Amino acid sequence: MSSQPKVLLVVNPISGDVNKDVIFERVIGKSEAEGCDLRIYSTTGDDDQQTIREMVENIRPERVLVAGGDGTISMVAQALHGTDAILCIIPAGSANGLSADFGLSGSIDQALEVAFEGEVSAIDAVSINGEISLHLADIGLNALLVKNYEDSDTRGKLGYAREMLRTLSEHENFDVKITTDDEVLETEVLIVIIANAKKYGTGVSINPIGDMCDGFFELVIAKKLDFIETAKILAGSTDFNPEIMKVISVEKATIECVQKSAHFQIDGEYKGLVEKLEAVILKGYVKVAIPVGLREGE
Ligand SMILES: Nc1ncnc2c1ncn2[C@@H]1O[C@H](COP(=O)(O)OP(=O)(O)OP(=O)(O)O)[C@@H](O)[C@H]1O
Repeated sequence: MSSQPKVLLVVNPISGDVNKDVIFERVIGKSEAEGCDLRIYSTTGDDDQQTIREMVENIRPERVLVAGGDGTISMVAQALHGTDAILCIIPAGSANGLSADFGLSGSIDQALEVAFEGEVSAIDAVSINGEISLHLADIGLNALLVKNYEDSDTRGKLGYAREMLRTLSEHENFDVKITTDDEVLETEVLIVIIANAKKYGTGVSINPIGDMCDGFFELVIAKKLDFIETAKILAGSTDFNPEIMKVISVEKATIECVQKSAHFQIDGEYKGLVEKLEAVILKGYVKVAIPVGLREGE
């Protein structure tokens, strides 16, 4: 039996606009240099989570490197939950919001250095109506943008800008009742974000106190903004103005849409209209490799 440390590389062949050949080459080279036994799985879009779970149980890799977007990273995190394998992110999606929150700039060199020499931290997840969010979920304006972008046939910055304008003209504020252990809040909102992390993939910091390892998530409750400010936020050119947003740190919360249902997205994936969300923190959900010193620097 080989005593070499085992590494599994999971690659999503269709994510982002990234040449996966370069990733294959670099990971194979690094694994050889580190004396690791490398296995590779290319996702198919069908039952990947189950297949990866079975591979992890059979192979027992120390590390699972994931080259894909947020959707792939989240899927692999769910496959690794409850195992000792360390999730190592190689940013290769179109938005890469999760990677940005882990201090990964997008270069393969940095991602591989973190994967093999980084610190290991157990990050929380948020269970929302039974689904897993590692990053940011929301109801309202941004979820409608995610829907419009998914429905549109264009991609890239131009397509995003077009869908942003459409979203701004379609969106209407809505009323919510938010219940936490400490308070009940009834208010009109533009958006309610359930934030395990700090930033959207555009780089907009919406949750400055967000820490994926602290055992809490934040509710970021934003009220009506004017058109220009909203456009700037959606375009990623400004952060939320603290005067018009409320941030609450909680372990669990219920959000009810009072008069009409609201659009809902988890980690960049549109989930449909919802009337009620039950969110609860799942502490230390999965082990992740992060840059040395990242958490101390927060
Ligand atoms: N071989 C494949 N063929 C078609 N779809 C696939 C394949 N492998 C995975 N998928 C699909 O890819 C989606 C996940 O993509 P992912 O989020 O990783 O990338 P992205 O959308 O380009 O990036 P980002 O989330 O950063 O915008 C899932 O819906 C999954 O079903």
